[in-house]
Amino acid sequence: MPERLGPPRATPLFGRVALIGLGLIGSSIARAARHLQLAGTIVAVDRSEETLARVRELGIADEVTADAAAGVKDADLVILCVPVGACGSVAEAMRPGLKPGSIVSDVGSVKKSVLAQVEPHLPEGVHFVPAHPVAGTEHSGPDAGFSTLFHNRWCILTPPDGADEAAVERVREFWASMGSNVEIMSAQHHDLVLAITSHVPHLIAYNIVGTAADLETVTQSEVIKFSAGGFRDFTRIAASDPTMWRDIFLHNREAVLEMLGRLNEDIAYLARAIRWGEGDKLFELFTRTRAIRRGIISEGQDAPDPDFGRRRGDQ
Ligand SMILES: NC(=O)c1ccc[n+]([C@@H]2O[C@H](COP(=O)([O-])OP(=O)(O)OC[C@H]3O[C@@H](n4cnc5c(N)ncnc54)[C@H](O)[C@@H]3O)[C@@H](O)[C@H]2O)c1
Ligand SMILES: O=C(O)C(=O)C[C@]1(C(=O)O)C=C[C@@H](O)C=C1
Repeated sequence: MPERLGPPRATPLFGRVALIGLGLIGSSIARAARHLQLAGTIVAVDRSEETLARVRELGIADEVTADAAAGVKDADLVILCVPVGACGSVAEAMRPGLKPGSIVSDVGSVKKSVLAQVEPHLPEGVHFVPAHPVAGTEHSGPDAGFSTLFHNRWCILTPPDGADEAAVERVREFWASMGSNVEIMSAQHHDLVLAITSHVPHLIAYNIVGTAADLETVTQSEVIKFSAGGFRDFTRIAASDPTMWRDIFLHNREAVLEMLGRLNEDIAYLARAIRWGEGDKLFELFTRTRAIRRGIISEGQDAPDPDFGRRRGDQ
């Protein structure tokens, strides 16, 4: 299906953009930035030679390198698109190449830990504006990316106290140009909210698929056979990248454990209602949750806007 994107900008937002990690998110940014001409030059940095070779074949970047310091040289914007557990070592490796006055950002699903890992490695005069596009799929790697991934999705910025306002504004504009609705909040608040809306749901999916597969009476083939129902949605989520999700849970430990505690209490409440035949309690909850789902759909939060770009005034 052709990607519907708006006409390119007359002048790019950034002269040189270095993307570190060209998987689902990095390659989607590369594609979108290229289509919309948000960057004069796109540099792809990845430690995997296989990924770099694929980026060359796909033609989604202007330059490729495995050397982080060389890749960020002269870049105006650097975006870390690696698993959250790798952000500290990548920041350390790229440090010698960073240009004074440049902006460093990231796309990590956890914000407090990324801030703590990256900030100590940034030289004076380099601005850090962390970001999290709340958009993704269960797929990974450079072939999984697509330029419309961020349309009509939230992108949360978590600038640290005292962050350079002009740098925050430029990162906001970058994401807005890719179709995202940008919101700003603290890293602490982000991690708490995302723990319940994204991280715990993934843990539940990993758990339920694992449990079903382990059950003696439910063989692997039956899991597949009956997966056309609600279980199938869980299997999609449970197919998400193991490295990425291991890192998310290890780096958002406190918030996830807090939300899991609450979840355990609520599950105990439901178990009790089932045991004692308290149908009104079940009915009340299921009615409330149905309204929430319908509200999300009516606000159009569950699908990208297919007309994105046509109505934008940035031609
Ligand atoms: N997948 C999603 O749905 C999603 C959504 C929003 C944000 N995120 C965040 O985006 C980041 C990337 O996720 P993704 O789905 O694009 O992952 P991915 O597995 O598709 O890609 C990650 C890339 O990073 C590279 N990489 C790993 N360690 C590296 C290192 N030390 N130096 C250089 N390159 C390295 C890998 O080779 C790979 O190409 C993660 O922090 C994740 O939390 C993911
Ligand atoms: O739709 C999916 O596959 C996702 O899991 C995307 C999702 C999410 O939980 O919403 C996953 C992690 C990211 O940090 C952001 C988006």
